[in-house]
Amino acid sequence: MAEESARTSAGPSAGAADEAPRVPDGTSLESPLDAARPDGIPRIEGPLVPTVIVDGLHVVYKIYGAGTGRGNATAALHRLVSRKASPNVHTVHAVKGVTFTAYRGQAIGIIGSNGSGKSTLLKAIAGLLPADRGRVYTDGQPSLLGVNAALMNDLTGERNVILGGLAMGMSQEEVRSRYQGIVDFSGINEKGDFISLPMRTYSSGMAARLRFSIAAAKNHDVLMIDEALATGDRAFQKRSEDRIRELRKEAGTVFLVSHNNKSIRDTCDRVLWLEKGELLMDGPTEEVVAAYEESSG
Ligand SMILES: Nc1ncnc2c1ncn2[C@@H]1O[C@H](COP(=O)(O)OP(=O)(O)OP(=O)(O)O)[C@@H](O)[C@H]1O
Repeated sequence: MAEESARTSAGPSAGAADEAPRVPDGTSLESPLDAARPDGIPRIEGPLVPTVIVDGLHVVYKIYGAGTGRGNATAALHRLVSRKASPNVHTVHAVKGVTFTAYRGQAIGIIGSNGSGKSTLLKAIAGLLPADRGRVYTDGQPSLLGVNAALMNDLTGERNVILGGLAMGMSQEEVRSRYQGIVDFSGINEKGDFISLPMRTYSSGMAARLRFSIAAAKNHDVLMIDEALATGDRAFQKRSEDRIRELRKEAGTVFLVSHNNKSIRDTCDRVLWLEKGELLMDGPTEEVVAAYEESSG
């Protein structure tokens, strides 16, 4: 049974900074900006404004029907009535007691080997997965850009740009005025009129580029990108990295999950290193990436 499960969205008027002088990782929000940060995280211009606070977060997946037992409807009904757990439930403890605070203006890379919990952590911050224990506080609604961006495969790229823009809260007018910019940014039409074809005819790289372009057209308080940069070609990667830098300047917080250490080095000023669901290291990019590279040989 979960001891505590909560995800709180603190609106701008209910900023955590007003209520709590310290965030869970121990950083004082009242500390002078030129004081050395205890965790060595680079200083940000202006006051420290927390955008995401993750406090002792645990995420556990439950996989039903695992194992060899086949079960049947009568047995399932019996378990439901007698409130007994299915013998075939398997659990995966994907995130284990992760605590950190992200601040406005930071671009934070999340690294770690396959299956270390990076995507799970992002999904929990976005509110797509419940916390088994611990809490996530966010200032506004974080936008997760990744595999699950809600685009429709049977619709053309053009319809998806419009749909995606509206889904992100743009007005029809805004979508119309930004449409060409989004298509140009994606580079989808560089080799022909692909934007008028259904998304199912796109390669996975093209689809990922379009998703990134739609999401990046809007300024987000908290933008989370899962591997988007790894799929594009070099020119697209460069455009994306420039856009991430711009988004940071516009005072948002960007999270980037990537296996591409160069992208992480080029865009992030802080890195979280996860291993087996635990936060192994949190600090300036070069320090953490170098330690990660050394450990992975
Ligand atoms: N939907 C799911 N149901 C059950 N277990 C899952 C699910 N998604 C992920 N897991 C498990 O949770 C753990 C963490 O997975 P996650 O995808 O978060 O890792 P990751 O660090 O993003 O991996 P990668 O670098 O390979 O993308 C893994 O053991 C994985 O098998």
